[in-house]
Amino acid sequence: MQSVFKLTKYIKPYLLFAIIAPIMMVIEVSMDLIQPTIMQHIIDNGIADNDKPYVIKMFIFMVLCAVVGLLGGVGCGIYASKTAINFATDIRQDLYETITYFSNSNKDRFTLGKLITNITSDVEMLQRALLMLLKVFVRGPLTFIGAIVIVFITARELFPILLFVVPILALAIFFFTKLSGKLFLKVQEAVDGVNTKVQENLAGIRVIKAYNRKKHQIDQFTTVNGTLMKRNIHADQIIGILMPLTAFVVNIGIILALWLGAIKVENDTIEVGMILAFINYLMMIMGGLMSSSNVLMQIARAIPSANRIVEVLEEKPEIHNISNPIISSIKGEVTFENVSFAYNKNNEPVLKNISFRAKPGDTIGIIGMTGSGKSTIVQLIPRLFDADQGVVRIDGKPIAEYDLSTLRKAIGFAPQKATLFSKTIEENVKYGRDEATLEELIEALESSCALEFVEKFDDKEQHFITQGATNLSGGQKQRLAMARAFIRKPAILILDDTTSAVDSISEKRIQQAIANHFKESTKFIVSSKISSIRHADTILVLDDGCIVGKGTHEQLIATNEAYQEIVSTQVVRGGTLNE
Ligand SMILES: Nc1ncnc2c1ncn2[C@@H]1O[C@H](COP(=O)(O)OP(=O)(O)OP(=O)(O)O)[C@@H](O)[C@H]1O
Repeated sequence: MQSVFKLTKYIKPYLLFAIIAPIMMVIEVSMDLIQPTIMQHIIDNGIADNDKPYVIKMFIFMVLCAVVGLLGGVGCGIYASKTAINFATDIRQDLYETITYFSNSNKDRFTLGKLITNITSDVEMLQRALLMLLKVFVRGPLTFIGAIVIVFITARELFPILLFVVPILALAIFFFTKLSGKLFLKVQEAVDGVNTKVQENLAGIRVIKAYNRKKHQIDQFTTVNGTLMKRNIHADQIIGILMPLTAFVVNIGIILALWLGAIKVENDTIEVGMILAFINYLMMIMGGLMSSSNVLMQIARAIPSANRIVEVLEEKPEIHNISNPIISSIKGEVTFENVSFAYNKNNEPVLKNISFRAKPGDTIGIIGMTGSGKSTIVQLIPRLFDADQGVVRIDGKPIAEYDLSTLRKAIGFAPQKATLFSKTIEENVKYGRDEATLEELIEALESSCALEFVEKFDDKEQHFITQGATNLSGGQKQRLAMARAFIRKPAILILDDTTSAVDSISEKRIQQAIANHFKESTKFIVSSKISSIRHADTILVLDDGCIVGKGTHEQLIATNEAYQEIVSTQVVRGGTLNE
């Protein structure tokens, strides 16, 4: 429930709408409540006394009340929708922004499916709850209390029936409302499961096809979908008992009213119109309670959603700015001093005591076996993760002292997995620097050897990249990802295994372009191929998170066993040193 209160701040900007809506509803309900009493007067005074002018007068009054009620209802609907839709839109926006600022470790705590459910159906659930709250919540209790009060004033002879009916109805509604919160939390968790499966299957569609695992994936989806179905049916069936149960109790109330009413009419204690009005008010009481319970149930369903939303909104990005961070420009000297790092703090570190220094303009090659920690080293430079021990310095200052956006602006990072967006080639490359000119775009494409294939498209750099860049080859994706890093003209350029799918001739041309255009940048080239790093000023040889060799190609080939082994395996396997 605390989460719900935390989210009320999103209503504040629309508070006026949120106040007008229930006021309009009060008008509608008041008009509804008057109707049975007018009817009672028409029957008992007008029709019984054959007083036609009185009947017509009361009839006009009844129509007027209905029109005013209608206006109130329409107005309430308009303002309630405005409040609920704006409220939900703002929460959705904040969720998206929060997730965008998540550090990698924050992301690891939530599944993608859960985050998608959060932004879509959890927010939708809150929107519906608020809409119902504003539209119906005032109506429910007001109708309920109003009808009881009017019965007490105008039909006191039949009032004892309410003492029997109302507590049973209230108890049933309380019980079912409580239960529905628990049931719908389970439903929402099952929705997470479905979203996660869909997202995973769509992202891995090619692997699924290549391994002929379509049936396996469909079976897995059937399982999560089945769980969702079962939980939905279970929740709906249980909640579905409430309506017939209340109708049953009300029907008993009506029978009692007719029985007691008949005795009292016979005794001349009451008139027939009072019985009809009482039955009407009894229906209103049931309607009021039912609509209150619907709102309460919607709120009960929304509470788990609110908890899940607040959990994401309150997740603090683990990597953030210190107060008064450094915003001065970066030259590009990078120093690692005894850096150790573990993804899982309970496990052995994946980087152990790493130390090296790169001067501005240097090229640092990082080579080693799969899983030796190469990508992890370079990910510490833009602070995708923070070191657990030791310090990473840039221009002599600890990296954590830099303003994050100043730091990241100085870095051109092409990650191992070339991620492109469903936009044009131009938009994807300029993602590196929005204000880049067409000449700079062409230059970046040329340096990464992407221009040659881009020019073959009819629409050249306006060619649209599909979601997941499925309309490009692996090498083409890598070249565009490099172009995106190049266009930044960064002080620090990081290429994490970005030429693994690039042919050796193109790779040589890319190396040449980097040497020509990025003389002043500090360059980090991660690769498992000797050919990619052999011209580096310093090569770091990594083994199981430790630096086991440091030097130029010539120094290492002469003295370092691990490096010699890598070289020999690449030559023996038919690899090339690409002189
Ligand atoms: N996000 C992560 N969470 C947990 N462990 C991780 C994560 N990323 C990498 N690791 C682990 O850290 C170790 C080093 O991984 P890293 O990606 O740095 O190796 P690498 O040398 O770049 O490997 P490759 O040549 O295959 O790209 C591996 O054991 C890997 O399983």
